[in-house]
Amino acid sequence: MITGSEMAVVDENAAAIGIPRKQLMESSGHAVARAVRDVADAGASVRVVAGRGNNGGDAFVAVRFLDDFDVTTSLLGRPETITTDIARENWDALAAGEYDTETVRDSSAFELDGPDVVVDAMLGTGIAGDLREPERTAAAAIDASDATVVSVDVPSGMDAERGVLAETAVEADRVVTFHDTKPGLADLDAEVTVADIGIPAAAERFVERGDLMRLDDRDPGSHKGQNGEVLVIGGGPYAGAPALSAKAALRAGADLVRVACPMVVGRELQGFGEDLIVRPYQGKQLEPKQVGYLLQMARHHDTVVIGPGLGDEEDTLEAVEGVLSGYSGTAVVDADALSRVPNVDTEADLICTPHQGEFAEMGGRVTDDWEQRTDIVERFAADLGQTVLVKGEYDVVSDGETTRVNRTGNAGMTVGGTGDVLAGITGALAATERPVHAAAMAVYANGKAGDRAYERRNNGLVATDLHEEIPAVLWTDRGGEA
Ligand SMILES: NC(=O)C1=CN([C@@H]2O[C@H](COP(=O)(O)OP(=O)(O)OC[C@H]3O[C@@H](n4cnc5c(N)ncnc54)[C@H](O)[C@@H]3O)[C@@H](O)[C@H]2O)[C@H](O)CC1
Ligand SMILES: [K+]
Repeated sequence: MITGSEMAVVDENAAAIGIPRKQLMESSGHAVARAVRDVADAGASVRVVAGRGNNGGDAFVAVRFLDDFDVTTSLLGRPETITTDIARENWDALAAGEYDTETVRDSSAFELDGPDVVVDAMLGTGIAGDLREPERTAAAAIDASDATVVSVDVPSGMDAERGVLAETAVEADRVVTFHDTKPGLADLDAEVTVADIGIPAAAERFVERGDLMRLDDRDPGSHKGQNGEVLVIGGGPYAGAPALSAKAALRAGADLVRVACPMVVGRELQGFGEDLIVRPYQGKQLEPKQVGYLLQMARHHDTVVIGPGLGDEEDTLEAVEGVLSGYSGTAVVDADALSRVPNVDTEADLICTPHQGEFAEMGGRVTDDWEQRTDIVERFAADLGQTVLVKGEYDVVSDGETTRVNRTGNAGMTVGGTGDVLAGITGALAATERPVHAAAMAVYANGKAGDRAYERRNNGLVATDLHEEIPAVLWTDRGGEA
């Protein structure tokens, strides 16, 4: 099963791989035509009732495969208001091809003159909530008729995120849904078929720009703190690493980032930037006596990033174990902190970000074959009950169920500090997204930022170069179709 918004991610990933949405629409339309043939014989009268989105576009395609039926196509709304180029192109093709079409300007003009079959293509995965006019009146007329109703993707009025059917929704006899079934379809009193529309498996396996579409829904009315507060627990023997993480979290959209670090590196850390909020504690390195203080602070943050620059002193690692076992939120665990993950008993959701060497120390098996690595990491994550991101030329992310592979990044990124940047991005994204999605988007964005930096700096790129590239990768310049 896949939700409407995750379907949009896969769709955009398919486009990134080279299968444009219009090509998928052609397959969808063909599948709809096959369903019509299943429920009626050639010559039967078919009324296509289409909305102005891509759901309607699928039906316009279907019409071209139904020449031996008596088909009339009704567009609800003016052709100029069709919302996508590809749906409009398919509408224009019907008009230019002398197919029987009409446009319905307002609901009072909608009439259904007893067709054998209705193709319900008003609304698909793009909507939620009760139907508005003229769709509402059209749905009532469809439900009142004796026609066999074939719904495209979902019955119009069904929310494909949560599977809730609006009261005004169309009652389908048959649903042709695309690629995978959607929430709520199993509960319908209708025959549901899933049509393969030729989406490559790679569109779900590999992280691509479509994955970043999950970031599109930030509430414009949100205030400071609502888009993530991240606590970085790091520093001691090193001061640069936690600063790299914290700045990356800010560039990845977190509202507030605090760094808890030993007093000895507090000033140095603050010197790295006025955007950082430094919370120093007594001492030269993290020790078990700080656990209570850190846990109290962690409770007021959405996520914790623990590990960067902490070092591997026995006392420090014991404190790491204390923090992880007392914490119940989401934590990104990186660097030396990773060594304690296999021992720890915790209620927290952990996102572990080892490179291959650290993965081996955690008990994972290392291989150069990325396909083998996906199986290994998936099993390891399932056994651990946590999300694991193993870095490499092909990065592998898994929570034991969903397993993704990332191909961005380059050899220039073997320079120190790029892993700290990744941990920071992951912490920021995990404040609002599911762990496996946050890790997948973060590793894609980190690699993409590295690719952009590489264009300018070649093998001379350094980790701080990535910071300034992150916003463009995540929001402004990610490419793709409108
Ligand atoms: N990979 C795939 O699964 C493919 C699916 N395709 C089809 O595309 C639709 C989704 O299309 P989209 O353009 O995103 O949205 P819709 O057509 O569902 O509707 C958008 C349309 O509806 C208006 N609207 C929003 N809310 C309401 C409301 N409550 N009442 C009335 N109207 C509403 C909104 O303004 C828009 O105009 C998917 O289901 C598949 O059928 C593609 O073929 C590509 C492959
Ligand atoms: K529909």
